[in-house]
Formats: sequence, C-alpha cells, structure tokens
Amino acid sequence: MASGEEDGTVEEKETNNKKRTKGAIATAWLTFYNIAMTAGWLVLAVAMVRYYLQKGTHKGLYRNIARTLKFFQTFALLEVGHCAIGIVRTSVIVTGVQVCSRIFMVWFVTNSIRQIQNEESVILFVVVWTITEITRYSFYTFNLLNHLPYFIKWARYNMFIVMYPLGVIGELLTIHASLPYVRRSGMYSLRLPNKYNVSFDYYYFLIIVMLSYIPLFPQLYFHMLRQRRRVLHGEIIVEKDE
Ligand SMILES: CCCCCCCCCCCCC/C=C/C(=O)SCCNC(=O)CCNC(=O)[C@H](O)C(C)(C)COP(=O)(O)OP(=O)(O)OC[C@H]1O[C@@H](n2cnc3c(N)ncnc32)[C@H](O)[C@@H]1OP(=O)(O)O
Repeated sequence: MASGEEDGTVEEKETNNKKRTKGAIATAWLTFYNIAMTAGWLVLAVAMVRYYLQKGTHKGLYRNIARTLKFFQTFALLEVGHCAIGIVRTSVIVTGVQVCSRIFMVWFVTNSIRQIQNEESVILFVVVWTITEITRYSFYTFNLLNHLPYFIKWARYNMFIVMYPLGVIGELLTIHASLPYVRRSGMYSLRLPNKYNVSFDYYYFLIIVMLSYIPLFPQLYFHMLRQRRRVLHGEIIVEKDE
C-alpha cells in the first residue's frame, strides 16, 4: 500500500525531502540568523531615514551608519559557510562572489577612503542593499517558518531586476570616485624596490575589480532570473555546476 508521502504531489515530496535533509538544528540556526539579519538591516534603514529627516542632507550619513553596516555586511560571510556545509542549497561560488564583493566595497573602498564617503553613489548602493536585504532575509525567515506571505516572495524574486543594476551602478561609481585619491595617496600599494621584490598597485587593482563586474555581474543576474523562473513560475531548472 502506498504511504501518504507517495500519494502526495511532486512539490510536497520535494518539500518533505528538503525538511528532512536540513535538520532541526540547522533550521533553528538559520531562523535565528535570518531574524538577526532582518533586524540589523531594519535598524540600518531606520537610522538612515532618521538621519535624513533630522539633517536634511545625505552628507555625514555614511559615517553615521558605518559601524552597523560593517557589522551586518561582514556577518554575511557566514552565508558562504552555510553553502559550504550544505545547510542551504546555494552555490558557494555565487554566494562567495556576492558577499566578498560587498565586503570589499565596505572595508577596502568606502571605509578606507574618507573623501568619498559623502558621494551620492555611496548612498545609492547602501539604500539599495538595505531594501534588498530586508526583503531577502524576511523571505528566508518566513519561508523557514512556513508562513510566507506572497508579497514577500514576489518582492524577493522581482525587485532584484531593478535593484541589482542600481546597486552595481552605485558600487562602480563609488570605486570610480575613489581612483584619484588612491592614485595620489598610493594606499595599499607596494612599490619597488622593496625587500620582497614585489610590486602591487591598488589603483590598477581597483580598475581590474571594476572590469571584473563585466563577466561576473551577468552570471549573478542570470542566476537570479533562473531562481525567479523556478520559484514564481515553477520551472524545473537544471543548473550547471557553478
Ligand atoms: C576581492 C574583491 C573581489 C571583487 C569582485 C567584484 C565582482 C563583483 C561582480 C558582481 C557584484 C555584485 C554586487 C552586488 C550588488 C548588490 O547586491 S545590489 C542589490 C541587489 N542585490 C540583490 O538583489 C542580491 C541578489 N543576490 C542574492 O540574493 C544572493 O546573493 C545570491 C547568492 C545570488 C542568492 O542566490 P540563491 O541563494 O541561490 O537564491 P535563493 O533563491 O535566495 O536561495 C536558494 C535556496 O537557498 C535557500 N537559502 C539561501 N539562503 C538562505 C538563508 N540565509 N536561510 C535559509 N534559506 C536560505 C533558499 O531558501 C532557497 O532554498 P530552496 O527554495 O529550497 O531552493
């Protein structure tokens, strides 16, 4: 005689399989992690709105929120670990590129070069990241709790269509604005001659980083378009090894 699960739809079976493989401890940890991250990015959103309402300008906003931003964006490194140990079904490479590029933007560009912190482009990518992350982490939280409102699912898999390019524009303009300061100061660079006999020019490194968006960003974007088709339209997607 067929069991209840064998009688269920393909979708039900897939959900049951997923629950079994994830395990209670992993689910509890992910729920805690996602709630903490949603709260962190919400705190950031409230701080930005309050600052703007009080001061009427974006100047000084980055400095005001820098600690919270650095903390929560750095905390996101755990996501690479989640993929690596297999508690979320996401590619380590896709997540690694996404998280590392953000951490690089925060620590090695915006935080290191004070002169660019009041650029509009900084506010652009910080606002875009904040909206995206509040949506993404609340999606994961409600999903884990099996109470996912449709509008959150819809927002998770539609907003990126506009937000991703906007975020990338903000990031690229910020790196571009930093170039003259990096060239003048020679920061993070190593000139010859030195005892290691190696040279490194951060200015050219930043140009290479900017160019690397050309092959890497489309891959992230198309990955999200595939996820969108899978989740919103139920398409079965056979992913190549990323
Ligand atoms: C040294 C310097 C190097 C620099 C290199 C520079 C190059 C950089 C090029 C690209 C730069 C990009 C810059 C980024 C800018 C921005 O972010 S702009 C703002 C807009 N951004 C977005 O919209 C982000 C979109 N990206 C993402 O969401 C992720 O980062 C992702 C990794 C691409 C997400 O993909 P994925 O996880 O595969 O998709 P999901 O559908 O969300 O999840 C898949 C399954 O995994 C489960 N899951 C994932 N995470 C969690 C979690 N935390 N908790 C619980 N569950 C999770 C999810 O539920 C799915 O499960 P199933 O439904 O069971 O499959």
